Amino acid sequence: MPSERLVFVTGNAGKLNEVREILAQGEAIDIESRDLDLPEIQGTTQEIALEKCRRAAEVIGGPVITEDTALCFEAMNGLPGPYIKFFLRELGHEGLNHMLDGFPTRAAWALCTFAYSAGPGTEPVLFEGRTDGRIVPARGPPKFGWDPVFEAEDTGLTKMRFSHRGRALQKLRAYLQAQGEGGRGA
Ligand SMILES: O=P(O)(O)OP(=O)(O)OP(=O)(O)OC[C@H]1O[C@@H](n2cnc3c(O)ncnc32)[C@H](O)[C@@H]1O
Ligand SMILES: [Mg+2]
Repeated sequence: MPSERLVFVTGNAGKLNEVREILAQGEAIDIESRDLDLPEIQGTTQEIALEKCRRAAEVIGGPVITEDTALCFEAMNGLPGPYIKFFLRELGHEGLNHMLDGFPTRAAWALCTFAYSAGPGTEPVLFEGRTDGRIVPARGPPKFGWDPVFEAEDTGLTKMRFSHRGRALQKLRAYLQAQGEGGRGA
């Protein structure tokens, strides 16, 4: 029986580029992509990730991965979190910095959540990766989302490439490889 291709459903070209690059390293995992901006519910990062992946599996009719990225401000108990896309769009890099004026800390963390579903009706599994850091005035090339204003803790660079995403993907890769041994080639 031919194995179905794994489809990464995302409307974000920056994510797709990073995921392709990471998955090409080591034992390559072959993915297709579908550019769909799926509706996202309100809720915790986990609830949002699970529901988006369920919908993606239904639309695609086969195995899918989806990804949600949250940027969480410590001073705001983790907000904007999964809603960062809308804050970034409306306020820009400068506005994100101003949000924290008057607060005692500019600490923040990036949380990446991959969800994998084996197909419609199959409950998705989640894989998380986190990078701690802080919000800083924009620097570096403005090519991907909030990168220019997030300084990762351990590097002092505004982009620790593949950090939160890389960590979550390593877990997803291990899971898919374990599944593959049980039948389906991943
Ligand atoms: O279709 P999907 O996959 O949902 O793509 P999206 O662009 O809607 O993505 P999210 O809902 O996860 O929103 C995350 C926001 O954070 C941005 N973003 C995601 N990963 C990032 C990263 O590693 N560095 C900087 N910005 C990032 C992204 O451009 C969005 O504005
Ligand atoms: Mg989205």
